[in-house]
Amino acid sequence: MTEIKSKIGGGEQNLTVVLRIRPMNEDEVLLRATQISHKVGENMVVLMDPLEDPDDILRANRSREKTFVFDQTFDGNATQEKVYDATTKFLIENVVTGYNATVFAYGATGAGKTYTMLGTDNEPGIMARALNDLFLQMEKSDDMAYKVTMSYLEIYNEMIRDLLNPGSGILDLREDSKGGVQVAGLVELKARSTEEVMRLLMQGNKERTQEPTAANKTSSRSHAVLQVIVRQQNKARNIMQEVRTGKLFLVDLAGSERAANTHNRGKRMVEGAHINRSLLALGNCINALTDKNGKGYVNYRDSKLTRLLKDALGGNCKTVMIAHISPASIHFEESRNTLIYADRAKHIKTKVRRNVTDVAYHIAQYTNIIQELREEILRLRHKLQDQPSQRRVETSANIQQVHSEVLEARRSADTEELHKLKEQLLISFKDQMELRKSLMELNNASMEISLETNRNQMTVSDFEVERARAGKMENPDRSIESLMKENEKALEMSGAGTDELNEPEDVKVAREELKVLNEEKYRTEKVRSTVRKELEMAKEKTRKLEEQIPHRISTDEQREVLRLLCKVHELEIKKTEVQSMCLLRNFQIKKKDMVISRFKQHQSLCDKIIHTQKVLLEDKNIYPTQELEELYDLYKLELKLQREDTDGFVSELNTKGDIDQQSVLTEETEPLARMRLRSNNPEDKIFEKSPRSLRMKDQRSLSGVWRNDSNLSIEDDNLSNNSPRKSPGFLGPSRVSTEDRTIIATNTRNIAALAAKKRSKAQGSEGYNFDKVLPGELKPSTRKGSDKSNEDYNYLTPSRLDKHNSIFVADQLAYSPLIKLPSDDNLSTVTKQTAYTEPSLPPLRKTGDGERYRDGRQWEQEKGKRSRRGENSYAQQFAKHSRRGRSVPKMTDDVYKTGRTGNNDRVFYKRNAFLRPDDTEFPTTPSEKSKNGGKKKGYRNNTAFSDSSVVSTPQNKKRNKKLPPTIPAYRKGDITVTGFSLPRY
Ligand SMILES: Nc1ncnc2c1ncn2[C@@H]1O[C@H](COP(=O)(O)OP(=O)(O)OP(=O)(O)O)[C@@H](O)[C@H]1O
Repeated sequence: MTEIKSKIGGGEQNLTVVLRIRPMNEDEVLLRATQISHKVGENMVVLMDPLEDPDDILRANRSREKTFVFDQTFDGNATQEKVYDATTKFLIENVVTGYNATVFAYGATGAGKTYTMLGTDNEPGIMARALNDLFLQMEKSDDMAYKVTMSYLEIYNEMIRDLLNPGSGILDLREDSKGGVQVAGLVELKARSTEEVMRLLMQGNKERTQEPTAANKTSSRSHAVLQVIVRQQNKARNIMQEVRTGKLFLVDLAGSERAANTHNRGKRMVEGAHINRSLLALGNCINALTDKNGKGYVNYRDSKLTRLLKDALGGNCKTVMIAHISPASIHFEESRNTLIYADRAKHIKTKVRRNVTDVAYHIAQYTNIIQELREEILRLRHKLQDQPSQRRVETSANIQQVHSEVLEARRSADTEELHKLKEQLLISFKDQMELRKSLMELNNASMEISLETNRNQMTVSDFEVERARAGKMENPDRSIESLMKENEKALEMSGAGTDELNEPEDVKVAREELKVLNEEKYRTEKVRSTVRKELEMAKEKTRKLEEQIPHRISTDEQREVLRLLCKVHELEIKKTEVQSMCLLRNFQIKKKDMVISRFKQHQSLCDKIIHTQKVLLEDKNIYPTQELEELYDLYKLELKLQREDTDGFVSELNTKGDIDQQSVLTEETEPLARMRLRSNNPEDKIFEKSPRSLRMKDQRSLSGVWRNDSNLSIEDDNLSNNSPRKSPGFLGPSRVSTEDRTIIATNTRNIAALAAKKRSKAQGSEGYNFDKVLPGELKPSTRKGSDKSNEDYNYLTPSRLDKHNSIFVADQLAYSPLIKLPSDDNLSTVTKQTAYTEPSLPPLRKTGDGERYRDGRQWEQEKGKRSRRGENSYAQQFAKHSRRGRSVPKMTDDVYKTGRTGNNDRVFYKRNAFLRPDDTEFPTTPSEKSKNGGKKKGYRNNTAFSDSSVVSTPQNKKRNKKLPPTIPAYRKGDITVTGFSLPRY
């Protein structure tokens, strides 16, 4: 120990080599190994050959027993502290004062190197103790400032890794300008205390490559190097300040090993080869350094280990080698080799000097550099002056050329960057668009699924309702709703399949489809959420790319190109949005269709209920209240308007059966009737079986009121010529073009004028022949802004009709309330006859009804009655005309009157629609003459032929004396509201 201490300080020094023999371990005892290495004294060790036979006289002189002498020898009883004190403690002071020192543990695998260097928690090794002492040493000094940094690395398979920063990967060894070896990128951490150092050490050891081998359960497969750098300087600042830098290397080498002993294969074997290679290099270096024949070449470069330990082995470093051996006979060879190497290492000499840098030296260094630079500048100046001016021009041209080349290069680099960015953007946009489209398709699929689901649910629920209704027949006390719930429960409880339920095929199919749709919905939702996530990611990617544009692109043009690219993408997104909207609208339309069909079903149900109730009322002769009547009127009108709105065209009636059907529907307004006839929908026939209608139908069929073919001919011909509806059997009010209407109106007026003329002639001589009265029609126009002439009343005569090709509406005859209303008999008489020959009209009945219409009060009374009778009310007409944007005709008692036939059938007539019984011309009143400047107009105005002239109102009593009695054009009464209906052209 005394010897070792004497080596402290500078100068040439030998490598200090100590030996540590570990105790025998359990395995070795079990293997009955014998102890072959024995410590003799403080410095000596005797290694005995386990194979040597003491009785072999022949080999007595060639004993393999070897004796080695080292600086210090420790056996298995030596404590960690003792080893530390003898090998390292004395170095600490040197390091603090600026010397380099290295302690490395050498030996075969499992010989106890790591134990010595690192130790255990209870028995800390050299590393921890050295650092502890280092800090203690620094604390002792008051006037010096210290800075301690540490790094910890491993060399594994010839690769350097930073154990304090394992993420930094493989590090390189570099030599600095002074020939010193540095590890590039190695982290040097500041250490302030022993605890901190210990923490860092423990952290580093966890990162160290360690694997169990047959020779050692915790075999270190790498060389570990702990480097501690201590910088010391005086606390007092001075220009000539001295900075001392001491480095301490503590090295735990990997164990030299023989593959046979370790039983290593594969990876372990490769590790072993590397370990041995670096240790061989170390041995070679030791050999070279200790070459007695002079200065041999020391090849440190053979391994990273030797490069790193270059200073420690042959440079400015105080080095201690701790050789380790096992005492067991089974490790004889390894122990022998170690001892041989260690013994050789003893002769290595190093020159130790203090690492001192002072400020003066520092300034001198810079002064030299500055001087060198000045000389260089001078040299260049001279050179430039020697150059001819031509050369200078060339140089400047060259500079420009270089400049332009640089620019060109930059431009091409930019273009390349643009292409790259463009490509990336396009791919990203494309991805996004595909995802958007997928999402759109999935949305659409989802909507279709929901629609289909609704449809099937409707089928099932309709069936359920029907079944519950059937159940109600058996259990009248129960509500349909509760029955439905019960059915549902029973179905769930029984778990019966659709086949067992005796359900119709469509319901079975609907149930099956519902199942499939449910699964489909789940699947679609799943895919949709995945696509949505992917789309979000794609959007994020695009956004990042877009953010890079300003940085990666330098010119405005290129930016513009990319901007346009983005714009195109934006437009594509908009396009997809529009497509998506269209799909959504389609879906909404389909959904509304479903709702409508549901409402239709509901309406049909309501119709059935109303009809049934109506039949019941009529059968039992219960008269509904006025309010109910009005509501019913409104209901019918609503129905009619609905149908008119949904279908502007009237279909044709092709069969007689259709005509019969229409006859049954005469209670209804004509458009409604047409709809009924046209439609094949059973719900449209709900009123067919009204007893009253049937009765009417029967009566009229019997009496022949229904239009005969001959009666139809004129109208139909006209219609066929002028109307889009060319069916000869068409009955309803036609939708005639405006031109047609004008022609018809003109014809009508002409005929009326002729009739008036004839009538005035006949007036004086013949009197009135009611038997010869002809059916006709007189209509005021109800249209806003229509020709004034349309408001006049027209007389139609058969002869004129023929001549003028005008219209004769046979079914629109009305009976005058002033004359006797036709009975069924005389009705039939009237209608059976051919309309254009000899009409036999019923005798006029002077009932005095006209008196009732003298003033508004009476009209109101009549209106109320009519309303109660279910006839067309003003309210109905008002509603109808208002909806259609037409002006509503003024309701006066001069406009409408209704009556009833003998068997209570309704008839409508217009008070002003009169026919002369003898088909003579209309008389012209003096007042009319004077109004028209003495000219006959050919048709009659309201005043001349108003019904008021017949009824004895105070105003016209006097005037009417001159007039012959008139017969109103009679009509087949139930062709509703003449006054309001569109003129029947
Ligand atoms: N002086 C000692 N006292 C007690 N046990 C020791 C001593 N030296 C070594 N050992 C034990 O021997 C075993 C092997 O020691 P260690 O791991 O230090 O060997 P090594 O030389 O580092 O091997 P390798 O090169 O394979 O890493 C360990 O379990 C260790 O605790």
